Amino acid sequence: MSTLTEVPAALRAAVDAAKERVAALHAELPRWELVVWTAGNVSERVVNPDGEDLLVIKPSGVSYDDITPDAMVVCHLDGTLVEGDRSPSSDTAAHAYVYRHMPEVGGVVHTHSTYATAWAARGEEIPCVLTMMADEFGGPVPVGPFAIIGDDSIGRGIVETLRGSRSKAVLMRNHGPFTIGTDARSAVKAAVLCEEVARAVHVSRQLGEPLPIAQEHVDALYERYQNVYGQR
Ligand SMILES: O=C(CO)[C@@H](O)[C@H](O)COP(=O)(O)O
Repeated sequence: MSTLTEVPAALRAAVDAAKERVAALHAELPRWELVVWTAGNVSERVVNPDGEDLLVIKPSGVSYDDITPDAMVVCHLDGTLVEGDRSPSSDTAAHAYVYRHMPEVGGVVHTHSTYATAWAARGEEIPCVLTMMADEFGGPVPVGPFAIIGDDSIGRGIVETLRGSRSKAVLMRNHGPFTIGTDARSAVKAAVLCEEVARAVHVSRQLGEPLPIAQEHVDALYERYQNVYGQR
């Protein structure tokens, strides 16, 4: 068992709060039917004002029914374990790479949701043909490169695809969707919406060719949804 010791009370509290949030958000993955068995993970950055940031993520291969705040593991942003008694998720190095190279990102999610993964298997981006896509992703959902699992290859693919993009989702080729957000909740939301638009555009294509949305309308929809929609 590794334990985070002798840290300021504020950092301890921030880690514990992140464990609560990340554990609860893992329950959203099966609830929205984005995962089977243990095939998906959520992480959140813990900002450390006095040193290096940390991340909270689930342990590898643990059933969603068994995920509790205490089961969460804490890692440095090089992926090494700081606190927890189980091995971190096999995608920890990928999440950590994203946090190291995209300081604006506070949450990362990976699922194997069926429709998004089907697009990933074909290596085809999801074209921006729905207002929901313009709202959430600001354009198409792009495809990232094929990358092996376990080191930071996936993270490099995510960063090279999403840096400079408005999309919060990338379809890693032959693998599945990874999403980012300002926190873990917003990354989970992006995962839910990514699957929804992957499904809707797939169904639309069974009926014929979906119609593109003019770029000026994509820009206006994105601006409204990001800055006006909902409660301010
Ligand atoms: O894509 C992969 C590996 O193929 C992973 O996302 C697993 O499906 C979930 O791994 P853990 O988070 O349980 O290690």
